[in-house]
Amino acid sequence: MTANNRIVLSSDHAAIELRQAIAEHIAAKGWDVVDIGPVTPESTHYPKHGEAAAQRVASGDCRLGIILCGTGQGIMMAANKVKGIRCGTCSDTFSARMIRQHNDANMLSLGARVVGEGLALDIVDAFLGAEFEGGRHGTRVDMIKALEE
Ligand SMILES: O=C(CO)[C@H](O)[C@H](O)COP(=O)(O)O
Repeated sequence: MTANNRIVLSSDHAAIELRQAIAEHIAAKGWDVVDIGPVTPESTHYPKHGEAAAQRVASGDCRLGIILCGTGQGIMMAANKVKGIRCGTCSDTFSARMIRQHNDANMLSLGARVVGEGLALDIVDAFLGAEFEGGRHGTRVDMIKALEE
């Protein structure tokens, strides 16, 4: 299995069940899932889980990442502090598709206290099913990358 098919999953305590449902869902579709936990429901701190997943993507070990917390917002903020990461929090399928097509997002964030499992799985499918369109969007993503220098 190559890194191109690898996807890292992580969450805080608020999203363990949804994360596991997503892991099963995408593994069944052929993705090589790297679920870095946590597995127990004790309260934990989303920044470290967002950062850990983001490092897997930034290093090239995994092509994409899906991270979750209660709202999807805090863990997204943490992941976006890692150089090379473009992560968006989505509660709808249109945004999930567009962050791949226009923003070349390499991570998706979800809020387990915001979306139910059915919608979350549809959002994941929209994200994974879309490809970056390049062109004028490439110019703009390059401008985002330049902000990191
Ligand atoms: O959504 C989150 C961060 O954006 C967290 O999951 C949430 O803040 C955790 O709250 P609590 O400790 O009360 O379970």
